[in-house]
Amino acid sequence: MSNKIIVALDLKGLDNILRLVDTLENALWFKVGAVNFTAYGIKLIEELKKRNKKVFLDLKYHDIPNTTKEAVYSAAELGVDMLTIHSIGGTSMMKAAADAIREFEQKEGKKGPLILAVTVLTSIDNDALKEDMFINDTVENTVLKLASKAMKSSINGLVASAKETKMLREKFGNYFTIVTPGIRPSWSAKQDQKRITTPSDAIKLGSDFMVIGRPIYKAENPKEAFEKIRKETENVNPR
Ligand SMILES: O=c1ccn([C@@H]2O[C@H](COP(=O)(O)O)[C@@H](O)[C@H]2O)c(=O)[nH]1
Repeated sequence: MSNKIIVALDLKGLDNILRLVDTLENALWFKVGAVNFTAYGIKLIEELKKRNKKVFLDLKYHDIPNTTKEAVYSAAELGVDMLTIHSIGGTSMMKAAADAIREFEQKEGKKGPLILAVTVLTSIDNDALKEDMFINDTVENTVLKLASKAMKSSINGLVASAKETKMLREKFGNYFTIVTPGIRPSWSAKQDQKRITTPSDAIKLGSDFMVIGRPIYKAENPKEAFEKIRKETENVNPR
């Protein structure tokens, strides 16, 4: 069973998705996000939970604090294990998200999901940061600044590229659980991802979890692709 790989289920057809989940018997974590939640909603989460899988709900909430708080509370009620918000939504929004989990835990008497603050999307490089987001700074500095804001807002999870994990570990130690998409095994295509690393490098650099989608679900044999990554990374130790 792999505790480090989160398989992104960005494909169509509930039956197709569940067939993939059942094929990947050594996968524990699955990502439910905009593609499949919009189409199949709560039903997909229920099916994953029925199979004792861990659910990473990646809807990247980014709204006014009250709306974000209510959405995060509802996600906690669904029983997901981790969820995302956008750190660029600001400290009031992030604090409201953290409050939602605190209130959920007090009311329900059980642990709520871990909130991860998305820093800079892995499809963004320095040029796009400047041209499209009007941020006159490097991706690395922006990730660090957003991570500091997340920490000040009592958020203890981050989404970043594995290229930034070493720097994040140096600055914040093990305070954050760090989840890294933009993972590309040497045998797979880069596609729309800009800040990529191989699975082994991601672990060496300090990722707690890697999110991997197309290199697995678009592979001719997804089970073989998953197992190849799992075996490649199972004995890799962080530097
Ligand atoms: O910065 C981010 C945040 C989230 N993602 C999500 O991860 C997967 C990656 O899929 P691949 O097919 O392996 O590229 C996808 O669901 C994204 O929504 C990200 O890529 N970058």
